[in-house]
Amino acid sequence: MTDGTFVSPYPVEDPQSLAELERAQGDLARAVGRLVDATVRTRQERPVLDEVTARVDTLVERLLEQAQEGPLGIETSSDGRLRDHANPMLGMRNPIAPPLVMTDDEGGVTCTFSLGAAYEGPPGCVHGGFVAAVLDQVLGTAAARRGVPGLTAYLNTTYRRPTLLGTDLVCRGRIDRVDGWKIFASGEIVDPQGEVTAEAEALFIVPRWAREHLGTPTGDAGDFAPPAGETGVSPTP
Ligand SMILES: CCCCCCCC(=O)SCCNC(=O)CCNC(=O)[C@H](O)C(C)(C)COP(=O)(O)OP(=O)(O)OC[C@H]1O[C@@H](n2cnc3c(N)ncnc32)[C@H](O)[C@@H]1OP(=O)(O)O
Repeated sequence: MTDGTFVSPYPVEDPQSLAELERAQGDLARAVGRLVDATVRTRQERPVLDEVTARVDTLVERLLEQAQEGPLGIETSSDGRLRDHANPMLGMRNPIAPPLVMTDDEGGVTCTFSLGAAYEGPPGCVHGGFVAAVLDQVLGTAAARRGVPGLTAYLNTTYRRPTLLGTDLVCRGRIDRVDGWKIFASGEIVDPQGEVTAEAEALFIVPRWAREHLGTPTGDAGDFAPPAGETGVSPTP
């Protein structure tokens, strides 16, 4: 959780090297994501498991030779880009991020995603906590894109039917109402057959300590302008 100190400037004197670094960070995250999936699904036995464990330990040591002490938080590069790279739902540096791919649509956002073996709850199905996490992120992103990047005050999730692993799922989030610093949102996850598997109603609130960074709130959703260049305050989920 941030205390309101958002900006950790990341210099962009050389945009090409930053792009290359980010590409490499993304490649690493995807490779480790495959490692997570393989770790869950492998049927290998000893001594292969012992050998792989030793090799992974060596790689961990290598990465930690140069690493940040605590969590990444929200970084802002000097070209104004928000760097939410650790986010477990969509962070480009986080191997457990599915990742969620968001697009803006009328009144909210739409996200397509598919989850594998590492997210299993009931056999063959997505764990309910991850179902809620997807809804939280998609509805929260819809709120942020309307210029009200609040923290989740509540997320009421209803599970209608199993959400299957390995299928192409769509999650939609929309803004229902804005009341000052409070933004009410709702959304659902839909399976390839068009059936709703889970739905949620949520309230996001911009906490008092963040309000001065966002200007004056207005009365309803339509009144909000999007944050300039996506550089507004964004919460650490
Ligand atoms: C792109 C980004 C996408 C992000 C998606 C993911 C988001 C997350 O997962 S965030 C992590 C989970 N959530 C948290 O950790 C939040 C923890 N709670 C808090 O920080 C605060 O309690 C918070 C932000 C909810 C409220 O902030 P605070 O500064 O205390 O607000 P406060 O001024 O007391 O209350 C504002 C209004 O909201 C109301 N309110 C506060 N909490 C709640 C609640 N839980 N339910 C209903 N109303 C509430 C108050 O009654 C008040 O109403 P009114 O203005 O009508 O009097």
